[in-house]
Amino acid sequence: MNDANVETLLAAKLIGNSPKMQQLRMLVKFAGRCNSSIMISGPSGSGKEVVADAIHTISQRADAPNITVNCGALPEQLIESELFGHEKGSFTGAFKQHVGLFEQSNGGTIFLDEIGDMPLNMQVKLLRVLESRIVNRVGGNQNIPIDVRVIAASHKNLGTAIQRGSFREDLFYRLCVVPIEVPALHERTEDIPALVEHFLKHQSEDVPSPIFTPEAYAVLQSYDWPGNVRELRNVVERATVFFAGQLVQARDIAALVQSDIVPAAPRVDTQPSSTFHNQSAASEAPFTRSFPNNGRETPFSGMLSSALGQQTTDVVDLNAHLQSEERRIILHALNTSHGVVSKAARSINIKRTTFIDKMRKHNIDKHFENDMALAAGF
Ligand SMILES: Nc1ncnc2c1ncn2[C@@H]1O[C@H](COP(=O)(O)OP(=O)(O)OP(=O)(O)O)[C@@H](O)[C@H]1O
Repeated sequence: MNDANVETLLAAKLIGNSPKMQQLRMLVKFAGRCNSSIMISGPSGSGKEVVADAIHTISQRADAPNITVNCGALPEQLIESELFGHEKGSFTGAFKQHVGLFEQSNGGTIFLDEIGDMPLNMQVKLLRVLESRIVNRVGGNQNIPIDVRVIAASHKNLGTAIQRGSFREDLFYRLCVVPIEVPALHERTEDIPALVEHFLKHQSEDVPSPIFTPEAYAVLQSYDWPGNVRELRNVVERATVFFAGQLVQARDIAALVQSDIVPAAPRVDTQPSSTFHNQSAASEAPFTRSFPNNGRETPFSGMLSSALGQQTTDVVDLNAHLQSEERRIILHALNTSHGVVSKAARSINIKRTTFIDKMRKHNIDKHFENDMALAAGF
């Protein structure tokens, strides 16, 4: 692929023309040319997987497999056999031979997402494979040479993980030959209009796109985006459902953004339909209709604000408001699960590790009784 083609492809995949995105695309272009291991860092939803995919696509390995492994999602007992394979009969349940993901991606790229969640004993084995470029299936005695480009990513700070002893320093340096940092969306808010346009272009052609007013864009650009580009994509999808072919105004944004952190909260679960049916649009099928939006509150924002027991249009500081809502939801989930973190995380449909990060962010100690009392009054 020549330079011009690479640049066109990257501009189409990695949307945004802010200085940070231009710098990121330059790094990606460079990374595509070399064969070294790459470590991508950046907050959740910022586009680490998009970057990994772009690197593979512009590399000489583009026609070979590109396999993504979510290290945090693999059960600890299975991770070795998933990555390196196993021979028939090597353990109870190994009914047939299994070719591991490293072998499957031979000639291509393996993307180890959430590498910070990999158990320590597996980190040792991974390091050995990266140094020797040889895998041994579980229960096998054959040395299988592999030629795989490794890209790893983590939304956690691996420096802190190394200090805490939960991530091996030697593995970090083995993986981090070329470090790439993906910026958070709030560091490049000038890219928001282009991202919105991009997501609108990729919506179903049967539905007319909503039209964001300049004031609506200004509100989008003043928000913090803790869920980064993923959260923005959700907001655009939601706008397409509720404002198809209509104007989206500044006052509509709070409701569109807010529902991102609310849906799984018990309060909404128990009330939405009755609340919705009190609205003037009660006879309409919820979630399928495009609401006219000529300058007053829409049934959508009304439904949300009633479900939340508050006026979304009264929100003055959107970021502070959303943070406090998030804290209340986390506390409520912990209270309902009697402090069992994994259960609490499941109940609001987020990963356990993300839940723990949010507890830390909000300074919540699951044994802290005052917090629980607060949550009880949720
Ligand atoms: N620069 C970008 N251009 C276009 N789409 C993007 C960009 N960055 C992210 N996205 C979109 O945002 C969503 C989240 O991106 P992605 O899964 O790559 O994030 P991530 O950082 O890997 O998240 P996580 O840490 O949770 O795994 C995806 O739908 C992706 O297509």
